[in-house]
Amino acid sequence: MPTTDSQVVSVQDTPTIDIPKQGMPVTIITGFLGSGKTTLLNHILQNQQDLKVAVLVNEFGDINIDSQLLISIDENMMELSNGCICCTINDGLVEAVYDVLEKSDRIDYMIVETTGVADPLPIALTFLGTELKHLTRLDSILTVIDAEAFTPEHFNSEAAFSQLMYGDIIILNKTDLATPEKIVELEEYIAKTKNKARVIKSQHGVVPLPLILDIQLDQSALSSKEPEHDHHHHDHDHHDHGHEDHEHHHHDHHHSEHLANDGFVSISFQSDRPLSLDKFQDFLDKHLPVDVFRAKGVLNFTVTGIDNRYIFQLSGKRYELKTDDRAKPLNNQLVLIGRNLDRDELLRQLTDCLE
Ligand SMILES: Nc1nc2c(ncn2[C@@H]2O[C@H](COP(=O)(O)OP(=O)(O)OP(=O)(O)O)[C@@H](O)[C@H]2O)c(=O)[nH]1
Repeated sequence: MPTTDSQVVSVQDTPTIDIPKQGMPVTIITGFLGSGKTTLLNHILQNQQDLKVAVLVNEFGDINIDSQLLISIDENMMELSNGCICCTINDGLVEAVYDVLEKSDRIDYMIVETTGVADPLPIALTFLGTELKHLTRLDSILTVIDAEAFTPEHFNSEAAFSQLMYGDIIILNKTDLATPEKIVELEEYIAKTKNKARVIKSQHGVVPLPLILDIQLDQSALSSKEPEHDHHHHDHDHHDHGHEDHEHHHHDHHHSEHLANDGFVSISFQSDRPLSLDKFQDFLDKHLPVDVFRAKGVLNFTVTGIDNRYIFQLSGKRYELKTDDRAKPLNNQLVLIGRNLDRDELLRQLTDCLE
């Protein structure tokens, strides 16, 4: 798959406008793997009436599943910044934002969805500290938290903690899955960990939009912050290599440790052959390592002789398969994210699930 820092998806050719709009409002949606960011984004896109929203999605993994899961109301709305999170601070993000600003006659608002393992601070500082400072206005950072899965250990992830600390609004999501006691515990934890925390509880990201969009928060305190890891010195080029696999990708980046990912790696699986539903469910129920924290994909199963396309979502110990009749099945695309994963073994097991 060709990878570029900034992919414009389904944008019709229009003459470029050279004078970008000043002060385009930007909302950053962050939150740990599987917390419900894409679900929230879909809620926003389906319910915002008057605003034309541009969306930048940054995914952890070689295949961009999110772009396939996002509901796009107007096909001009979506832009993707695809790449590893370490790169979001550098030109990739700035360029993607410029692409949006150049279409500013058609766009009123920008939403950036970070990867689940991203620290939102460098991304916020890109808006506050670079040439984007005058062209955009960081409205707020929304942090989505999975009320069932989140604990004060924050998945032993610095990124998850940073997401909590830098969130202007904490959206305590999946309250349908958490016990009332767990929700109270989390609210208390958030209140004592964060000064003046604003918390909104939600299910499936359903939040009144006036509470989260264009709320005009003062971000001046954030501007004085320095990111913990200085990523400015990577000058790797995304344009000249396909990301065949994760190791390869990271090798090219000369920092295979990837501290910023807190030890999480992503493994991609693709195949033109359909999967056997029985074998795949058996794999999930009996063989999936507990270290797989998150998985998502568009999968093609042969059921009663007919090819069917499904959206697969796994978050923690829960998974779901939903039929997806929006498009013809093409091939299987699956991303698994976790720690200490045996890539070869997982790929072998998945290959064994093919018809
Ligand atoms: N029961 C329940 N499920 C939810 C809720 N919100 C989201 N989900 C499900 O949780 C899974 C993950 O949701 P996403 O919106 O894809 O999460 P994400 O934060 O974008 O995940 P990453 O792509 O890993 O960063 C999906 O299967 C959603 O349908 C909720 O409030 N309740």
